[in-house]
Amino acid sequence: MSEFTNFTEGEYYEGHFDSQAYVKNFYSCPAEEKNFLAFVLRCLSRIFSAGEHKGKLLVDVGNGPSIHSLEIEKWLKSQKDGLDWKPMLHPSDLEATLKQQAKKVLKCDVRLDNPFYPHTLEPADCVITSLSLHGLSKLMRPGGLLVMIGVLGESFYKVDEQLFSCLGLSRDNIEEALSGLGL
Ligand SMILES: C[S@@+](CC[C@H](N)C(=O)[O-])C[C@H]1O[C@@H](n2cnc3c(N)ncnc32)[C@H](O)[C@@H]1O
Repeated sequence: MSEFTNFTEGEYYEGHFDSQAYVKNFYSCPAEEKNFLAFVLRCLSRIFSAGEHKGKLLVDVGNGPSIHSLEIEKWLKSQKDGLDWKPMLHPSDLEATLKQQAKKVLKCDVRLDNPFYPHTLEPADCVITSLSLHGLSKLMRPGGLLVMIGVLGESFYKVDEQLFSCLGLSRDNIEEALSGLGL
């Protein structure tokens, strides 16, 4: 990870993370990325369609602009410069359904004691984190469901030419951290 003098933290994201470029780079069809997205969506569908997990509140943290995270305020409000997810959404009425299901978009910094300050959320029934952040048990009710999507051993990724650092974790690192949290 010689490219970095500092780990790219939340402040760096605020100034340098280009959502439009991120979607273009990772979610607009190069075969490899398309396969990854299809794999993730299949896994999420398996987890949630079995009917085993029920609840009122699902929080998706570090969601950025990606569609399996149900995000993007502009997209929700159908603003003109919002991202265009139509090519990924089949059948065509899925987009309207997704917009109805998303209840709130809140700014979040997981490093804070209350990540959603000045808002407060009740403990969630389910927390999802995809390609972003870990150690989110403080947001979840005891016995809740934590869904983590990630790439093992990755030390950085690029959005256009902009580099962002990643924690290069192994499966063992993650399992150890989760069992340390009693999960
Ligand atoms: C690689 S992107 C992942 C986006 C999306 N979840 C996905 O699966 O495509 C990393 C995300 O982490 C978010 N992030 C970085 N630092 C954060 C922090 N301290 N608190 C909350 N989110 C943060 C960024 O805003 C960005 O959306």
